[in-house]
Amino acid sequence: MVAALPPTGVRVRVPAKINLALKVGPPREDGFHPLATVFHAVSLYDELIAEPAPAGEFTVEVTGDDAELVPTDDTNLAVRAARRLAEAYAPAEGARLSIKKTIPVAGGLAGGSANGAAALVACAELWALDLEQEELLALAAELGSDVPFALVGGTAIGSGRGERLVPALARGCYHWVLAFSDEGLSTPKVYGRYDDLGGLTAPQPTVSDELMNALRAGDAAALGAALDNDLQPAALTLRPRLRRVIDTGLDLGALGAVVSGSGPTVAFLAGSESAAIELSVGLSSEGICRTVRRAVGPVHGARVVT
Ligand SMILES: C[C@@](CO)(OP(=O)(O)O)[C@H](O)COP(=O)(O)OP(=O)(O)OC[C@H]1O[C@@H](n2ccc(N)nc2=O)[C@H](O)[C@@H]1O
Ligand SMILES: Nc1ncnc2c1ncn2[C@@H]1O[C@H](COP(=O)(O)OP(=O)(O)O)[C@@H](O)[C@H]1O
Repeated sequence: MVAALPPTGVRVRVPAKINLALKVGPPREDGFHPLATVFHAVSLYDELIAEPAPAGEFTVEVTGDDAELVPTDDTNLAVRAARRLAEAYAPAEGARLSIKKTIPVAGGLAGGSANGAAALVACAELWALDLEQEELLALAAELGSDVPFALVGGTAIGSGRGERLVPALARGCYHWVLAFSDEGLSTPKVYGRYDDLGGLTAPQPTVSDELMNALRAGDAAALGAALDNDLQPAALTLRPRLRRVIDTGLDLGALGAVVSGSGPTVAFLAGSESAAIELSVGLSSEGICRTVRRAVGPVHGARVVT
């Protein structure tokens, strides 16, 4: 059941992302890695409510899955986002934020970035700021590489450090099964392991034609075969038991499997809703992951809900 919205509050729903492809170049001078990635928003949502507070006051309360792992001080990405928005456009405002987590923390699903994007959208509405999407996107990019995508959603190609987006030509609705792990993985640690493994692709990474053609055609079988993540070997060396999760899902008939982003969530593509149900039941009964969830994609980015 959805909790009643406070009369003065704004509620925003924001999706998790998976990376259908993640091609990583050698680190730049600022330490970030140049990327060519295909982001895909899936129907696994966090919810954020913003309520008015006195000027300069920003607080956050977090409930739901993994809530105890989320900081509630000024390092919370939603607080940082609200503060930054106020600094830029609404210095006389503050906000009381509440987040209900469903996206696992440090799961490679960009839950923190999603909360940052949700705070931008919620506070812009709460403070009646009439901003262009471009203005929100610029603030989002300052907050983190994955935050702009959480604003737009859908399926999009990311470049730069992931913050530069163009919509992908994509057709169809895809059925995903997501296998969550007991414990998250740190994004900087996985990039660090990637560097240590020395598996650098070309300085200008690119997404394969196979994957882009599969999306254009809406061909799930071809997409399953083309899923591709350069960070996957690094995530697997840090968390070797993910190998068994991947192999089990493929044995159970998934069209493809990929570690999402820096992991440890594994995304399996199924050919239909019934195949996804069968796959999720099979994976759950193996008892090798914390939770198994079904989701569809693409879905839209952070939106106010009434
Ligand atoms: C790996 C990806 C793939 O989408 O997602 P997650 O697995 O975190 O969800 C992203 O690149 C994560 O983006 P995000 O989590 O927003 O990263 P940021 O806050 O900008 O950066 C956190 C740290 O990750 C590393 N980093 C991030 C992005 C990038 N292109 N190169 C990097 O090397 C840097 O060490 C940086 O200090
Ligand atoms: N609102 C937030 N929700 C989740 N994590 C947050 C939030 N704000 C800051 N963090 C921090 O960001 C880290 C990365 O979390 P998350 O974005 O869920 O994972 P990932 O980068 O793997 O996609 C967490 O370990 C947590 O300390």
